Parts: sequence; structure tokens; C-alpha cells
Amino acid sequence: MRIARVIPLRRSVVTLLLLTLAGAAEGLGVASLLPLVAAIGPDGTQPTKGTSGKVVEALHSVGLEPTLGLFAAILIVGMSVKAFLTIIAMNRVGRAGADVATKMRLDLIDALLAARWSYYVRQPVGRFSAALSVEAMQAGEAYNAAAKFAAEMIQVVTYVTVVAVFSWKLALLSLGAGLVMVLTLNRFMAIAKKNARLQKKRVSSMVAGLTDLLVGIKPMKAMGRHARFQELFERDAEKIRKAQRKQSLARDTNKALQEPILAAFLAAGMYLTIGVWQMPPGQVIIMALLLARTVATIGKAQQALQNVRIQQAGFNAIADTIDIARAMKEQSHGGRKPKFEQAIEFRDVTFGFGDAEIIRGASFVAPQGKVTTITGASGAGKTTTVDLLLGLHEPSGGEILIDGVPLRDIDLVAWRQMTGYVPQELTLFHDTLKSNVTLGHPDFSDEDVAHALQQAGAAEFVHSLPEGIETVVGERGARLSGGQRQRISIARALLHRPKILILDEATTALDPATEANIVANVIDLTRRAGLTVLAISHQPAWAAASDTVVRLRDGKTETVDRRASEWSPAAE
Ligand SMILES: Nc1ncnc2c1ncn2[C@@H]1O[C@H](COP(=O)(O)OP(=O)(O)OP(=O)(O)O)[C@@H](O)[C@H]1O
Repeated sequence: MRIARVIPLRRSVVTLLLLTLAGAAEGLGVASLLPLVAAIGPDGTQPTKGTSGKVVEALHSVGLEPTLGLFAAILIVGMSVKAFLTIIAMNRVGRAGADVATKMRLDLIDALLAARWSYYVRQPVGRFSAALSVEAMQAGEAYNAAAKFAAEMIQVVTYVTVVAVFSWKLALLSLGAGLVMVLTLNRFMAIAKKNARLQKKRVSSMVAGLTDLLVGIKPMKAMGRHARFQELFERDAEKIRKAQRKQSLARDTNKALQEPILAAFLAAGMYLTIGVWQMPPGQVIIMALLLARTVATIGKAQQALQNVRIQQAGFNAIADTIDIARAMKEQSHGGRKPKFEQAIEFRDVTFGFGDAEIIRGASFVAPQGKVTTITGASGAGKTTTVDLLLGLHEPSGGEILIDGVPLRDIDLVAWRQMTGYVPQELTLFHDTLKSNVTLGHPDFSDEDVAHALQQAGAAEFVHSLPEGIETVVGERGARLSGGQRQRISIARALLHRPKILILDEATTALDPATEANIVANVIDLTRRAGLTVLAISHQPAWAAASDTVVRLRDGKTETVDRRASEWSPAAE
């Protein structure tokens, strides 16, 4: 019933009602065949006995003559009404199926974007591509398959009822035939289902694996190690091929075997109706037709049910991913709007990943409008410190204060929007330079972009490109040099004129002259616009320009006020 969370139950009930009405219309049409045959019997007399007789009697009572034309009209009208209602119902099903896939996709994206940072760190990104493509589509298909199953079952009930009205023995025979068919062919259905699931699992893992591999393909290529992955994918592809073949074989065998089973029961039906129950030949033909239709529909219903089960796996998988991502939703913190007019303060902050404590009672102050450099050995916890400041992690002890207000009381989104952030691992999108700087935000003009590029020391090289800011940077910015990528990232961080600029080893790839130029621009911004800078860096240029240096060692901090004493990176 998880589907009810996506498509309101009322919508499904209305569709089911339409399908039931369609079934009833068909039943009425088909049922008219029996008295029709009796009415045009070889002697031309109208039936007076049995159900056919009762039908004729009922028609007489409402002033209708049971003529060939009347029954033919009932048949045609019944079937037309059925077709009409089925079109409406299936149209609704098609729309609902597409809605299911779309809703699942949107819910997944929503949940993913709202999740906390620690969630992303633990997930292989490629898994989400599989969820978004394969599983979302299957979720929609699951709804369609369920509706198809319902339609087939309604038809089965319709046919069995019609047959039962005229002969309960024959109805039992058709149900028996259906049961034998279901039981005999169930094995093939199970094989088809197992192999379909196997394919889904392998295809999803292939999509996920390939996405992850392509994200980090360069070192694989560079070290000639991609061939090993090719082998793994080939192995996966081979398993998918085998599973697909087995699924087709099982499905086709199932279909093919339905015919002889049906023929055997038809023969039995003929024998009983003609030889034992001595039915008129006209009725026998119609009964045979009904028997064949009933048994075939039972077969189709069984297939539809298997299909539901197969597609349901995709629906469940994406629904689980959404649930887990939602459970990892980032806490919104308090509602206080940050001003940031005085200082950022870490007061005895403690934090660890699991049992491993990384920060153990760190205390420092980064005053507003000043440059603070955070330094320390690799793995000392510099990035973690900045992540704590951005609310990406929660301290397990101590307090982070913005102008004396605890970070947990502050509106986190508003706080982050005041920040320009250049991470250690740069991420440029496969898009134009301009879009990479504006992040697709339409509010920024080309002049804004040019200004940010100028401050980031990127104006000159961008200007030298034939397409300027419209140049497409390639996958993850692969068409730019490392230093160029860093400068574009700095421009992106400066574009919205942040109050705090956080640079995590952001100028490591630059030559000293370019770095000095960026440092000078940033210092100029601190003096003119009151920008506060927090730079994680080992570069002498930053240390020389900073007002305060915070050194992390063994999870603790030492603060050196550079206005009071000189600090040298060699002392590290
Ligand atoms: N998501 C995580 N889960 C578990 N451990 C983590 C996680 N992120 C970082 N760490 C660990 O925390 C420690 C500090 O990492 P951090 O990235 O803050 O160091 P750093 O000082 O910035 O290092 P570097 O100068 O090498 O970038 C490291 O030992 C690292 O292995």
C-alpha cells in the first residue's frame, strides 16, 4: 500500500471502478451470445427452458422480441461500452504510472538535496543515477502492471460468471483449467521473475559502477588500470545477457505451453457438452469460445501478476532510498538570522567520526573583517573545522558562536548564504564558464561575472579563450588547468559578495605571482568591504597576509596573533 503515498487511493479506486464497469459491459455483451444462439436454433424456435429461456421470458416481459438483431445489438453495444470505458481507465492508468515515476524522481531529488552531509559521504553517487533512471521507471511500470492485473482479473470474473449463469459445471471446468494452467506454468513464471530481478540488480550496479568510475577515470587511465574495470563490466554484461536469455525462454515457453493445455481442456469441454450434457451445437460453440477466453485470460492475469512483482522490486528500491535519505534530513537549526558583525568563535569544540576524536577542545576567534589562516599537518582536522563552522557536522561538545550566538540557534541556510566557499576538491560542472561561476543563477549579469573573475585573477585567461565566459569547461572542468579551475572556483565564491570567504587550500595550484595577486585582491576586499577570510593554507602568502594564524595539533588549537608576533610556516 506504499503506492497510496504516491497516488491517492481515490484515484486508483475510480480507475478500478471504471475497469469493473467495463468488465460488466463486456459480460453483458458476451452473455447475449448464448440466448442468441438458442434463438436461431435449427428449428427456429425460441428457447423456453434453462437460463436462455428465462432471458427470452424477461425480454418478452419488457416488450422486446428476442431477435437476432437485438442480441447482436446487445453484443456490439456491450463490447463498445467496454472498449470505451477501458480506454478511459487505461488512459488514467498511463497517466498515473507516469505520475508515479515522476513523483518518485522528484521525491528522491528532494530528499537527496535536503540530506545532511554525512549521508553523501557514505553513498556511492552512481547508486542515485540507477535509482533515478531504472528504478523510477520500474516504479511507474509497477503501477501499470498492477492495473493490468486488475483488468485481467475483472475479465476472469466476468467470463466465469457468464459461464456459471448458463452452466455451473462448465464454469467449474474453466476454473479448473485455469488452475491447472497456473500451477503448471508457475515454474516458468518463477524463472522469468528471478532472471528479471537479476537483470535489474546487475543493470543498476553497472550504471552505478560506471558513473563512479567515470567520475574518477583519469588516474585509472593514467595508470593503465581501466582494463580491469572493463573486465568487471564485461562479466556483468555477460550475466545480464544470460539472465535476459533465460527470462525470454521462460516467458516464451510459458506462452507456448498455454496452447496445448487449453486444447486439452477444450477437448474435455467438447466431450462433456456434446457427449454427456447434450447441449445444442450452437451453445457448444459459444461455450467453447467462452472457455477458451476464460482460460487464456487467467494465463494473462498470471503473467500480469508476475510483472507486478518484478516491477515492484524497482518501486521498493527507490522508495527505500527516499525513506533513508529523508531520515537523514539535515536539522534546520534555530531560526535566528545571523548578522555577523563581530566574530566567529570556537569555544572548547570537540568532534569525532565515530569513536575517533578529531577535534579535542579547539578554541579560537576569527574576527570579522580579518584574515584568519588555519594550518596544521595533513589529517589534523582543518577541513573538519570548517565543516563544523558551516554546520555540515555537529560538534559533540563545546560551542561555535557567531557574534556570541550559538550556531545551533542560527538559521543555517541564511548563514551559509553569507559564505563564499572554495573546497579542496574542486567541482566544476560540464557547462560554460559563466554558468560555473553563477551556478546557473539568472540574477547575475555578465558584468558581475567579469568582476568576480577579475577579483579571482581569472579575467586574463578567460579573456584569451575564443568563446570567453561562454567556453564549455568539459567534464569536471577537465579542459582547464588546475590553477584555472581554482580561480574559477574562487570567482564563484566571490560572485555573490559573501561576508565570509572560506578557502580550503584554494591557491595551491597557482604560481606565486598569481597567488599573490589573488591574496592582494582578497585583502583589498577585507579592507574595503569588510570581508572576513578563513583560509586553510600552508602557503606563505596567506600566512603573511593573515591577522591571525590558528594551528591545529592533536585536535587542539594554538592561536598566534600576527599583529603581535611574527609567524613563520617553517615553525610548523
Ligand atoms: N567523513 C569522514 N568519516 C570518517 N573520517 C573522516 C571523515 N572525514 C575526515 N575524516 C578523518 O578526519 C581526519 C581529519 O580530516 P580533515 O580532512 O579535516 O583533515 P585536514 O587537516 O583538512 O587534512 P588535509 O590537510 O590532508 O586536507 C582525518 O583523519 C580523516 O581521515
